[in-house]
Amino acid sequence: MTIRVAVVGATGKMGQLALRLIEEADDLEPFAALDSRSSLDELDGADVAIDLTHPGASGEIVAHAIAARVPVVVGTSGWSVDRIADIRRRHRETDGARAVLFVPNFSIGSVLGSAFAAMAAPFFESIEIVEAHHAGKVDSPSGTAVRTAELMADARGTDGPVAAPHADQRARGQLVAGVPVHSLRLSGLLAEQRVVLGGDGETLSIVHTTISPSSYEAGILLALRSAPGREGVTVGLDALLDLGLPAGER
Ligand SMILES: NC(=O)C1=CN([C@@H]2O[C@H](COP(=O)(O)OP(=O)(O)OC[C@H]3O[C@@H](n4cnc5c(N)ncnc54)[C@H](OP(=O)(O)O)[C@@H]3O)[C@@H](O)[C@H]2O)C=CC1
Ligand SMILES: O=C(O)C1=N[C@H](C(=O)O)C[C@H](O)C1
Repeated sequence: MTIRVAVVGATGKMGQLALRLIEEADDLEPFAALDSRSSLDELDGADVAIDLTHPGASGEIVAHAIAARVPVVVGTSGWSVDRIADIRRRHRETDGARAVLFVPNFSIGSVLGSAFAAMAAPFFESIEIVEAHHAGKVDSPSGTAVRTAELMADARGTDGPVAAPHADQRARGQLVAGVPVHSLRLSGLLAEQRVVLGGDGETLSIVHTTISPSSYEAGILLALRSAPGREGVTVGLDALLDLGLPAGER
């Protein structure tokens, strides 16, 4: 059976990528292509919608998809645990609501990098994240950094928060789940994340570099094919990859 996909943000870089993948896949077909001037009603009736827009628009799009009973993959960044908690509430309160799948990063390497960081987190007292993105990115810290910090804080459990000395000083970054996150916005690159863990006499760095948007392709296809058959609200592609992490419940 063909999955009919509504792409919200279809004129953007990620939206264009998603549309090309949908057109090339035998089991997917475009249902609607929305931009900032479109009515969200255009996504009603799709088998799945994918939101690739702007942090300021994403909330309304997800709320609309829940109300319209359309499963939605959310690739747009800027989602915090608190905002996702609001979506969980809305989802619970909507009879027949379909799946909401937040994907902070569609790249498999990035998902693995975050998983490795979570695995390492209980073994180090200091953890900081440095993320770098292209100069056009409007939100910071990146959704990937937020997700990584949250996974690491979860993984530490009773080990408690990491040491983050002088975190009140601006140059020490923004605390996310107790982890200082530093954001660089530079011409000349797409995305890179470095998680640095410090312990007794050693540091461990876990670095992921996005060299091309093609790194997002496998994850976009996996999310689009999975969302219609899922239930509830899920966070992270890791939940679809069976990595054995406490993912998907945030
Ligand atoms: N999860 C992941 O792996 C990745 C996520 N991202 C995230 O995806 C999002 C999109 O990135 P990118 O494609 O580079 O951005 P672009 O700026 O290239 O495209 C943005 C798209 O969103 C649309 N848009 C803007 N405002 C609204 C609105 N109010 N309502 C509906 N549509 C709107 C634009 O339409 P118009 O042309 O009419 O302005 C355009 O189609 C960002 O949040 C980015 O951080 C990016 C890469 C990977
Ligand atoms: O805006 C981007 O480009 C990206 N945004 C996502 C994020 O905020 O983590 C994913 C990826 O890093 C690219």
